[in-house]
Amino acid sequence: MQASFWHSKWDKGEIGFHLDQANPLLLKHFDSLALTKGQTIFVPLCGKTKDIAWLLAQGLNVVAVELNKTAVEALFSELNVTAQITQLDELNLYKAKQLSVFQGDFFNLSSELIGKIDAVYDRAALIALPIEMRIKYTQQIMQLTNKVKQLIICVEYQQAEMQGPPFAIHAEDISAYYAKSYQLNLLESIKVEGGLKGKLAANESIWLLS
Ligand SMILES: C[S@@+](CC[C@H](N)C(=O)[O-])C[C@H]1O[C@@H](n2cnc3c(N)ncnc32)[C@H](O)[C@@H]1O
Repeated sequence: MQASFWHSKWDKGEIGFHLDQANPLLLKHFDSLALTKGQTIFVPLCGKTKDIAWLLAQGLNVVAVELNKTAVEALFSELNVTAQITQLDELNLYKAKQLSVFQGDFFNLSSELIGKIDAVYDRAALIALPIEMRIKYTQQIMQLTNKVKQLIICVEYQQAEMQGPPFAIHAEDISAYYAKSYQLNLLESIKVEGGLKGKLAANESIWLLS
């Protein structure tokens, strides 16, 4: 997906992927990450997700990245905090207390910029990317974070039935991207009530990679 695709979605308010509450699968399976207060979780392609407020409330530091400036500003505004903004070479860093959000392209991040990460939370990041970008994405995740454990929430459906995003990610895809580097554990797979986009039979799955 080109950056312009996502900017246009945010401009038009077409953000059906955004949930008004923290993701129920995150709440249910968060403990499997075995994190302790003060550790740092990385949230790639974060949008303005409510999951960040929930992760902060668990006493974690959150480092995130999001392309769209409106989304980042909405995230801080909905958290009711004012960010200090620092302009970096290709990214802007929005920072307030335990939250740091890089506004710009995920592929311009470096491990030096994001610092030490203890876990990754990928909800609708891998599934946001077309197949030709996914190997680059998964390699960048591993390189940035030194292959720390991950929770991944993705959707499964018959890809031929609909054009993504979201793109379908099946067990064999998770395996192809990550099996060489991680132990893969499918924690749960649930039916998407009412179907994906209100029409298509789909499952939402959560994986622990350790
Ligand atoms: C499907 S949404 C998911 C947002 C969020 N994870 C959630 O659960 O609500 C994907 C987000 O990734 C952002 N995005 C897409 N490509 C990106 C990139 N290369 N770098 C940073 N953010 C990107 C989009 O602007 C969009 O907000």
